[in-house]
Amino acid sequence: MTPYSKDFPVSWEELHRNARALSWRLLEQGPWKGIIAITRGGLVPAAILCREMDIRLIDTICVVSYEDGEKGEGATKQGELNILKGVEGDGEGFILIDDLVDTGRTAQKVREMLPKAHFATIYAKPAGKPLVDTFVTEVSQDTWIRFPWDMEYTFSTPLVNRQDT
Ligand SMILES: O=P(O)(O)OC[C@H]1O[C@H](OP(=O)(O)OP(=O)(O)O)[C@H](O)[C@@H]1O
Ligand SMILES: Nc1nc2[nH]cnc2c(=O)[nH]1
Ligand SMILES: [Mg+2]
Repeated sequence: MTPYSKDFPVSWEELHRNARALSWRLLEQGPWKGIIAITRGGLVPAAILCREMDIRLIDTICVVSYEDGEKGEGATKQGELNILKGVEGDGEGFILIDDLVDTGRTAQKVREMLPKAHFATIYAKPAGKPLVDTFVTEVSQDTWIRFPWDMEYTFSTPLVNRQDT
């Protein structure tokens, strides 16, 4: 059964506003050598952060998370995180950015690889929150966040006509 019972859609405007708020907080903690985006969710936040903070050195750590039962090239064990591309060094002076932390599984893995990087996210859920250095908005563990790049405008059924509410 899914652990998510609440839906939290995020608009481009809201995402942009939150990413700018994160930039303010990170600027105060600089200077920074560069940004490392955790793909793919960290890519849009990274673009906004580096524009606001005038950072030109942008790298990626490319992660694929396979669900149980799913198989992929390079997957050694089911349910495992696969690193398609890492980053040299220990991350000192770099911001490591992702869109959110949920269970903390991704965060734990990348923090092991880059222990001195400053880990930042826009959203954090309670289970992953202790692994984040700076975040903007906390949501409950049973909330599923929907990012604007995963959505499209479509007809919305009036509440009174919905069977499931
Ligand atoms: O704390 P966790 O439980 O690890 O979940 C958080 C991760 O899940 C999502 O990425 P996802 O693996 O869905 O891939 P994507 O970024 O390529 O969309 C999100 O972008 C985080 O990286
Ligand atoms: N889009 C999205 N991806 C996730 N991966 C783990 N948790 C989430 C979530 O709440 N939203
Ligand atoms: Mg991700």
